[in-house]
Amino acid sequence: MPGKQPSLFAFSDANTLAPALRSYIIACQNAGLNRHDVFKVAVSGGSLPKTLAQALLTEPKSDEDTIKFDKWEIFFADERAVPKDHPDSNYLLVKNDLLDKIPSHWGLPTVRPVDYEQLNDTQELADAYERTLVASFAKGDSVKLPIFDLLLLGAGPDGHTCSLFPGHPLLREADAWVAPIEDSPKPPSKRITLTLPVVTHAVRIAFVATGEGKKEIMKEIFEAGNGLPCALINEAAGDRCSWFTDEAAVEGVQFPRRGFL
Ligand SMILES: O=C(O)[C@H](O)[C@@H](O)[C@H](O)[C@H](O)COP(=O)(O)O
Repeated sequence: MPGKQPSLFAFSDANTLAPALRSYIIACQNAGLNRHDVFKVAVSGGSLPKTLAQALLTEPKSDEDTIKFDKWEIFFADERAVPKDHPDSNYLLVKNDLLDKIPSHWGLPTVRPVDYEQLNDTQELADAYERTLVASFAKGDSVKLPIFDLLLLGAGPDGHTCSLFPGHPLLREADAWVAPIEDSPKPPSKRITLTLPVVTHAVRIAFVATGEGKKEIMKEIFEAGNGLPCALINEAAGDRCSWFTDEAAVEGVQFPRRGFL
C-alpha cells in the first residue's frame, strides 16, 4: 500500500473498543468545531449504530470527554429506498439505537435524513440528498466536494462499504456526491450512497468491523486489496483512515496493528 498507511486498531472486545472509538470521535468533533463550529459526520447502517450507542451514550468523565451533540450535523452515508419507519431503513436504525437515547439535557443533534417523498425514483432520491449536502456544504466554484469531518462506516463481508459494492460501475462515479443503486447485492436492492470521491475526501474515515465473520475479508482488504471498496478507501485516504476492530476480525491478518493512545 503506497503512501501513509491506515491505522489498524484491534481490541479484545466491544467493551474496550467502545471507549477508544469514543475518544477518537471526540478528537474529530473538537477538530471540526475548531474549524467551523459544527461537526459534520455521516454514519452508515448495519451493526455500526449499536457500537456507536455503546461508545457515545455513556456519561462524560470530564469536560474533555464531552460529546457536544447540539453541534453535530448527522448525515447518512447510505440509505435504503424504503419509508423512514420501515425496518430496513438506516434512519430508523440510527434513530432507535442512538438518537432516541440521547438525553435531551446533553443537547440534540441536527439530523439530515433523505427525502422520503422521493422513494419511487432512486435517481431523484439521490439528487434530493445531494441538494441537502449542497445546502450544508455550499457546493460551488470553490467547493467541488463536500468535506465531512468524519465518516463512520461498516465493512461488509464482501468488502463493500456504504452502498459501494465490489466491481460495481458506481465505483467509477466521479461527479455526483450522492448516487443511486438499483441492483445492490445486499438487500434491499434500491438504495442511495455517498460516492467514492466524497468518502475519500473526508477529513477522517473510521471503519468499525468486528467478529470472526469479518476475518477473511479483512485479510483480503489489508493484504491483497483487489480493488475492494474498503481497500480503495484505505489506498486513497491512507493515514486519514482508521479501523476499529476486535481480535476475532483480524486474527492472522498480516498488517501492523497500532496501539491506541
Ligand atoms: O446500509 C447498509 O447496508 C450499510 O450501510 C452497509 O454498508 C453496512 O455498513 C455494511 O454492510 C456492514 O454491515 P455490518 O456492520 O452489519 O456487518
